[in-house]
Amino acid sequence: MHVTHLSLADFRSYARVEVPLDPGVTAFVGPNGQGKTNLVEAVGYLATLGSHRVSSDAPLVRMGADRAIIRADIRQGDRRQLVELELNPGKANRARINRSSQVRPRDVLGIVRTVLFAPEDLALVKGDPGERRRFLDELITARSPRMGGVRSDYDRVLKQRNTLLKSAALARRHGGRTMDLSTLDVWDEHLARVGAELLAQRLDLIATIQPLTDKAYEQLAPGGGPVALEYKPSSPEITGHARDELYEQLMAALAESRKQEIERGVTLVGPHRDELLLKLGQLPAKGYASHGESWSYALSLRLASYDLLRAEGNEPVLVLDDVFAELDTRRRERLAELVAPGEQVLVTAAVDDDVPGVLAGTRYAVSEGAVDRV
Ligand SMILES: Nc1ncnc2c1ncn2[C@@H]1O[C@H](COP(=O)(O)OP(=O)(O)OP(=O)(O)O)[C@@H](O)[C@H]1O
Repeated sequence: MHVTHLSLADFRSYARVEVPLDPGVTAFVGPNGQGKTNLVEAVGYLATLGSHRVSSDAPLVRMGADRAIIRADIRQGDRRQLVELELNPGKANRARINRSSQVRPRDVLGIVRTVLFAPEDLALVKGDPGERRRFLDELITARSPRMGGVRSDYDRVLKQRNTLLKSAALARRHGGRTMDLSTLDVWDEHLARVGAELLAQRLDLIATIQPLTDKAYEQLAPGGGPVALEYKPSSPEITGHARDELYEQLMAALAESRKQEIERGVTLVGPHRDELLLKLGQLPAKGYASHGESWSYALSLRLASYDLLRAEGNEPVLVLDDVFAELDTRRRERLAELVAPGEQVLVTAAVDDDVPGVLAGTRYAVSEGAVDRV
């Protein structure tokens, strides 16, 4: 798929901007702080309902405005779709497809698919486990958009279960009434059911993406690997792969940790506590890999995601935000060769020279809020 037109209103620094887009490579070039990343961030938001830079929507709305609109025309083969999202920080966001009446924002998942690589991706390797879980879950949703619903269900169940545990912990500490724990049994059941589905998808994804990541790392940094992805569940009881088996194991692990959970007032078992261990050779990449190795690792995970979605017939838009300036010449050229044939590749760079020659395509100059084709 590719985006044929991007239209923003009160998004980040843009009061209004209209950007027609072609398939192939488009580079947005301009000095720092002029709004290049803001453009590709908007495309990424349509794909994930989140920003790769911030965790809440408020900074995405232009200072002084109370809502932002991202609108994009999408082409997939012969099919055209218009997707529109209205961001209302503090209130529910709204979505429309083909100017229809309102749909839930999560119903637009799957229309735009992106693989986005940006300097922030270093956190995939060096950051907290939550960064790696988000990587897995976003890719799961890109592969299978209905998983967006499973993820929100999991978050909702977890929140409600934690509220219940917190009041149980408080009641216990203050010597008050003990709670009726049968409600907790119901939430255990929900958590294990939705959690098992998420877990099964993560494990399947890791098995699929492992060889692709290793191949990408070898292409970027020959002889530097191998890389291995190891999933570490929150409890040693969880060893299975199939959904039903994982459900039983999650139920057993929840039963095992119930006493501790009531003491601490928080859910200690489930996919929200799991870790994806990234190994380079025999060592964990986090804490051991060099800066350059960490970059290559993060980039390999993104290239593997790109390969996977393409192989499964979901060609995504590839976004390379400010990445060429960070790479040495060899890796820069390698990356450019790998991505040049993509259906649509959006690149941002501060100077023309940062964009490798093989990525010649459409150029836009971005300066002081104007986006002009050159
Ligand atoms: N909510 C907002 N309202 C108004 N302006 C904003 C908002 N969010 C960001 N900006 C402005 O947008 C600009 C940053 O845009 P962006 O991150 O797209 O820059 P860039 O061109 O990619 O720069 P660089 O080359 O440094 O990465 C900053 O000047 C910032 O002040």
